[in-house]
Order: sequence, then C-alpha cells, then structure tokens
Amino acid sequence: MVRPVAVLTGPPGSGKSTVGVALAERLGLTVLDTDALVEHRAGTSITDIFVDQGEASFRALEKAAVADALAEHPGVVSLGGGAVLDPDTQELLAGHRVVFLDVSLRYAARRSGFDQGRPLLALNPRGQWLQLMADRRPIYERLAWLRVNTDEREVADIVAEIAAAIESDANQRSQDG
Ligand SMILES: Nc1ncnc2c1ncn2[C@@H]1O[C@H](COP(=O)(O)OP(=O)(O)OP(=O)(O)O)[C@@H](O)[C@H]1O
Ligand SMILES: O=C(O)C1=C[C@@H](O)[C@@H](O)[C@H](O)C1
Ligand SMILES: [Mg+2]
Repeated sequence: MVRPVAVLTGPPGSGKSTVGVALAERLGLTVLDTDALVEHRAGTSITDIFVDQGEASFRALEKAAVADALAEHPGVVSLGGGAVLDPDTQELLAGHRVVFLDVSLRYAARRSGFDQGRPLLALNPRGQWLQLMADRRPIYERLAWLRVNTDEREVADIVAEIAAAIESDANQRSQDG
C-alpha cells in the first residue's frame, strides 16, 4: 500500500506548503499540496471557489483531494489548513505521520501578511485567525504524531527536526518487524 511519508497540518501561515517542499527535497521525494490539487482539478483558485460556489463546495472538493492524496502519494502531503475539520478525514489520518506545524498569531501574521488568497481571513484577519486556531487546536493536537513549534525558526531547522523524527520512527518500525 502506498502511504505518504509525512502529512503536514496547521493553521494558515504555519508553513505547510513551504516546509512540505523543503522536507520532500531533503528526503528525495515529491510533495503534494492538497490546496494545489483542488485548484488544479477545479481549474480555478480557492478564493474563486469560495466566492462562486461557497465554502461547503470547497470542503467537498478538499475532502476528495485529501483522500486521494493519502491513498496515492508516496512522498510528503501538505494539507489545507481546514482539511482536518472533516470527521472522515480525521479517521483517514489515523496511523499516518501527521505533523502539526504550530505557530503563534504573531509569526503567522508576519509570514502571511494576511492579505491575498485567504478567503476565511478576508475581514479582521487577526481576530479570525485567533478564533480559527482556538476552534482547531484540539483537533490539530489530537491528530498529531509530532508537534513542531515553528515560531522563530528557520525552515531548514524545522525540516531537520521532522526528518530526524521520521528516520527514528522508520528505524523503530523496521526493528519491530
Ligand atoms: N519558519 C518560517 N520562517 C520564516 N518564514 C516562513 C516560515 N515558514 C513559512 N514561511 C513563509 O511564510 C509564508 C507562508 O507560508 P506557507 O504558504 O508555507 O504557509 P501555509 O501553512 O501553507 O499557509 P496556508 O494555510 O495559507 O496555505 C511564505 O511566504 C513562507 O515563505
Ligand atoms: O484554514 C483554512 O480553512 C484554509 C486554509 C487554506 O490552506 C485553504 O485550504 C483555504 O483557504 C481554507
Ligand atoms: Mg499552503
């Protein structure tokens, strides 16, 4: 069975897409970003899907993209920030190496600028980010195989921590047979 080597989760601005690319490069694998897969399949941007079809339609497309990525992609998978809200997706994630990229508002805002392309944060971005994180933190934490604090850290340092944890887990699994 094909399985991703790691699945990255976390709120907007935590670095899922960026860390995903760098981690895949470090491991000699490819990355699949489910936001990009949704956009590719829909032939339009996430913002336009939200505006033209509504969030529920986006979540349905996202759920299908995540299920396919988890079943078919042998490299690194980066999830959209809200993908973990779906109960079926939560079940699918059980047993995967789910990495929660944790971040505070200060660093998320600094990284993202909270300007373009984030329809859920269009009005009052800081307030909406805080609410979203309060609602989701218990889910991110419950699903996490590894939680990595990304505040004040370089992408390369974050990637090194995740790669070391994967290596140690892979060694442990091969010893366990
Ligand atoms: N550890 C880091 N240190 C500094 N900048 C970072 C770090 N991680 C990501 N960035 C930068 O922050 C911005 C947002 O990162 P990225 O798009 O990877 O976040 P994301 O979690 O995928 O967000 P979204 O949920 O909106 O897709 C990018 O410009 C990226 O280069
Ligand atoms: O946090 C969220 O709910 C989202 C995050 C982005 O990755 C996109 O999946 C979309 O903008 C929704
Ligand atoms: Mg992203």
